[in-house]
Amino acid sequence: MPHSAPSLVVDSLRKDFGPVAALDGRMVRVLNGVSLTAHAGAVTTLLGSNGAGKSTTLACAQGLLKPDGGTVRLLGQDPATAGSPLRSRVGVMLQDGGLPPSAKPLQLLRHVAGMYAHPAPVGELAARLGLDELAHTTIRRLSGGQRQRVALAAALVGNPEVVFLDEPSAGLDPQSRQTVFDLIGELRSRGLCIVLTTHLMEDAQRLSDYVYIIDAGTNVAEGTVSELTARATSDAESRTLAFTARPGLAAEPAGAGGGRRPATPLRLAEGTALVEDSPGQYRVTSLGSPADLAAVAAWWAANGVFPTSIAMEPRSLEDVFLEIAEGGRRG
Ligand SMILES: Nc1ncnc2c1ncn2[C@@H]1O[C@H](COP(=O)(O)OP(=O)(O)OP(=O)(O)O)[C@@H](O)[C@H]1O
Repeated sequence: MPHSAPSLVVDSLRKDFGPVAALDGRMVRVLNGVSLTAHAGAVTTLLGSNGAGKSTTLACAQGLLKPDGGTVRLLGQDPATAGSPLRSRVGVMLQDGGLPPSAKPLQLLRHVAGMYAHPAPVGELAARLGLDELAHTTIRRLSGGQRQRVALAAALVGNPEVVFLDEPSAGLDPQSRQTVFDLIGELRSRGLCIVLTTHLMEDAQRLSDYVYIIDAGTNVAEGTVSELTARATSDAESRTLAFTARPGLAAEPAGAGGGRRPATPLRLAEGTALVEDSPGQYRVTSLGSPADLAAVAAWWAANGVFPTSIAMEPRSLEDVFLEIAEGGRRG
């Protein structure tokens, strides 16, 4: 992480909503101590499942919602009380767009650009996001993905120092998604502080310099993607061995005349399983110890199997996330 002062510091944020009729008029605590720090020139991601509190955290960080506890410093100021000089340095892309339905994309972008002292070149930004083709279509008639790109352009047109992107890839087709990802990468190299939310592990893994995993309104883990995926599990239950060998090895051992199926069964610890994902592509899941690896190697030897490739599969952010969620449920 850079050594310069962080662009955003959120500390021990609390937010209550309500009173909620379904809860007999009680308040519901949606954020219970969320903290995060985001720097210029980096993508900081809030990752969590639906309802975890990501959008509420962003809304407090932007100054759209007043927290019930904790503090927010955005570019050194409290966004809830700072005026337009701070807002002009910040770009916001809301999850549901918040775009005026009867405006046309370029018309809207020119209008928004006019509010800023140093806007980005509208034509260039629109072309970059494929919006120039939509010049004569009203926002109401755009697809969800097209609206998403307009919302992103509107967040960027003021040339912000900090940009908040709530689920920036939601509803995008693969090509638009790649365009948005490339643009986020460029903004990052230009030194913007990018704070985004997603519930998609793949997006978090591809885009983020630093990830905060939040669940039920609290931080549950944080780190770079590689730090998070390297986290040792307490019970080491998620190691996976992938190998390539002749097809049919996952079938029951062969009886007399059983052809190429293995004659000797693979004996693994309980919970460990051999899966043939596609012909000849295998995974042994949930290896608990090196002894399980030795058992697999002995089974290969007993059946005359010489794999053409062997690899321990790297853990994904999804593995880490599922493990944390599972740990939380176990209490
Ligand atoms: N105005 C409100 N009144 C009551 N509850 C609310 C309000 N706004 C949000 N919530 C609740 O707060 C919780 C967190 O919502 P939030 O939108 O921050 O989650 P999220 O992590 O962004 O989820 P998603 O990925 O679905 O957008 C949810 O349970 C939501 O129902």
